Amino acid sequence: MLDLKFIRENPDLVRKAIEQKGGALDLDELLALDREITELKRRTEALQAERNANARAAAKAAPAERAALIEKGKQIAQQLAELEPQLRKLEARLKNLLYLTPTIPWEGAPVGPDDSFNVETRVHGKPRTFLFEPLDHVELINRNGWGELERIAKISGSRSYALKGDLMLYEQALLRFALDQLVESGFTPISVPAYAREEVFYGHGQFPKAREDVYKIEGEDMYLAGTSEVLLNYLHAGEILPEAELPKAYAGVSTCFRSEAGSAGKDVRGLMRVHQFNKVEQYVLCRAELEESNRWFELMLSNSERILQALELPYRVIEVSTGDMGLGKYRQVDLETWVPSENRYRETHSCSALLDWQARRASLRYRGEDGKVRYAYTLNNTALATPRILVMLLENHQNEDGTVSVPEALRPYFGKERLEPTR
Ligand SMILES: Nc1ncnc2c1ncn2[C@@H]1O[C@H](COS(=O)(=O)NC(=O)[C@@H](N)CO)[C@@H](O)[C@H]1O
Repeated sequence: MLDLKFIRENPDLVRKAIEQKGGALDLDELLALDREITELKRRTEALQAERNANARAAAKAAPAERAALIEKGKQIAQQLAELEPQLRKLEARLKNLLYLTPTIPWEGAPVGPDDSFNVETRVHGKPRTFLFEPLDHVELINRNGWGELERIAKISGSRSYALKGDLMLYEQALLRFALDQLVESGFTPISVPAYAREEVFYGHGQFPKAREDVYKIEGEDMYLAGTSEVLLNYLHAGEILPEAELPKAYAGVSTCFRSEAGSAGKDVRGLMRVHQFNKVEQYVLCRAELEESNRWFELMLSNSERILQALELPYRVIEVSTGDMGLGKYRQVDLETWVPSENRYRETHSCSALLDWQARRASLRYRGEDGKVRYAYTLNNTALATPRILVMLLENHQNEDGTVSVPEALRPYFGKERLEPTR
């Protein structure tokens, strides 16, 4: 959500951003509504001034004039009573339109309507050449008894899974490894619920546009979050933090739920795209300064690259286009990791800077050293999400005998050099 003053002073910048992000907002409607509200406020203030002056005059008036003045006061009060609800209705409409305003994307973002305009900026490592016919992750799981996919489908339906034996232990080791990486990087570990009230999703930006991605709890104002970012973004909602307490850097751990309503037919097999998954998340709330945001953006991205390098996985860095990054983003860089069975890279990490777009929605503010209260800036990035990363780990590190090697950095966490079949 953008600052109304900024929109008034930079309508062409905002119009261009709406276009580049494929937004649906009619900026002229928003500006017209804004002018109407300003006019209505002016009239209301004039009437209130008149009512006060009239009341003072009535108090001092001689009895003969008083009745007329009191009658006049009643008429003014009646006019005010009619204006107030009109003003509230217009302000509610304006707020809904403001929710749809886009953050101006950074000048380096590829301009285009969708992910086909995303740009590969760097590649790390190279896909392995197998000296034997490699198996895909589902075959590896089934051959080694590392999971229950069919049985769970009967219990929980499609896009569900159970991990078993060494693979289950490996997932836990990976999550702890990623968490430790963030704690070493100065992030505060925090585990958060997987559910939150509706206003929290508005504060994040998930609502109003993408409600279909979110599961709702029947009969309650409670929704399941697709990422701990939703809750972490609301942790300090409504507060005015002292600048000395910034930045807030959280390593969020949560179970994530997504309906994947828009993904019918995509990745229906195995662990790539499921309804419930685990994620270690980087979330930062910092001072409203671009170089501070850029610094955190680079740091969060390097945390994730370091994790992928420790996992000895080939990946590439993607600069996301204006049409693919979504309304609130100033900049988004994804990491895509190699999937041998698909012979292509697939997204495993998504790093975003949103300037004050989320802060305005969730009322995240701080008092600067200069005493001035400002909206903060927010950023987020994946540190590690399982089970998707298991697809890449199983397939890239598989051995001819069907076992899977554990990267050096994970051995202290997993306790063995390879995953073995469940007896
Ligand atoms: N349905 C899903 N199944 C499995 N993994 C998923 C699913 N949806 C997302 N992920 C994983 O979660 C990562 C982050 O998801 S994201 O929507 O791109 N971004 C966020 O959630 C941000 N909060 C940064 O983590 C993805 O890169 C992917 O690795």
